[in-house]
Amino acid sequence: MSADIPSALNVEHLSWSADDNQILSRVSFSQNQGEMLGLIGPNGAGKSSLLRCLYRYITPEQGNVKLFGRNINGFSQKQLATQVAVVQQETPHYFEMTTEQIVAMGLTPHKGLFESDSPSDKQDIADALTKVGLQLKAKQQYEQLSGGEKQRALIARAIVQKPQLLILDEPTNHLDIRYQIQILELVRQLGISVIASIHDLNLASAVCDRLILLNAGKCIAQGLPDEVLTEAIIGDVFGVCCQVSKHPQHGKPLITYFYGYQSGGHSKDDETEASL
Ligand SMILES: Nc1ncnc2c1ncn2[C@@H]1O[C@H](COP(=O)(O)OP(=O)(O)OP(=O)(O)O)[C@@H](O)[C@H]1O
Repeated sequence: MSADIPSALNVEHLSWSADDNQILSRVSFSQNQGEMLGLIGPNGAGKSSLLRCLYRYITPEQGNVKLFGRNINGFSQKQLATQVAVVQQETPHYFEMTTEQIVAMGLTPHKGLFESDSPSDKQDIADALTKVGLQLKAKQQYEQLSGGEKQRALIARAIVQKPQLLILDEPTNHLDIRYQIQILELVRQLGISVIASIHDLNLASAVCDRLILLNAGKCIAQGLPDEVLTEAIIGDVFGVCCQVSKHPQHGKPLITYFYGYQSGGHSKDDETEASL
């Protein structure tokens, strides 16, 4: 990235602990503007904690985070909300609100007090609902939506917010395979910087420009999908046996998992010895 274009994110030596447990240890990475960055790692690796530091939900003990070249602590809450949209892992409760009203909340950071929605705002809301396939659910109570529909509504709200950086904490965890692919391709096409924690390594490989692999709060690897998703790294960090080949369509890593192995260090060459 050229010297005069600041990174979307610049994270340096970020550490955070809770209840005397070190959850994040000196995590450093940067994200180019317009890049889709995938955060991967086993359960409890610290992915959500790292994302929470980025949107100032928790305060790291050490290190700093720059957003578009500026320390995030220098942003007012409103400035941050106009630049950053977040879709969290757990969908919150919104009683007595329709899907459309939830999506309209994305406009709030850009509005003055008592300012009502303009015709173009209403069009943006309708467009976002269509993009996530919820146009027929616009008037339905949000609480009556399925888990996946709620998640798509919150992504529509983030789209309406028109952020420069979109932070997604496991955006696909309630979605069927069609919407997993569709929603990640949709956020990619927004052309903004996106950082998303993703459990499905094949999905992360397919949609992300670069990956960051966390394990036990440390950044174990970062780089292009084919630099991070190697059989050795996946075996070490996730304790599974796999084969990595080239995806026939996009050419990035395609991981095939083997079953019946004990965790800890098998490679596919051990196949004949393993009892399946
Ligand atoms: N507020 C907190 N207080 C105490 N421990 C916490 C807190 N937040 C997170 N942790 C612990 O930090 C570790 C990392 O949690 P985190 O949710 O960041 O992991 P994750 O990689 O997102 O996991 P998963 O893939 O399971 O969602 C876990 O062991 C969790 O119990």
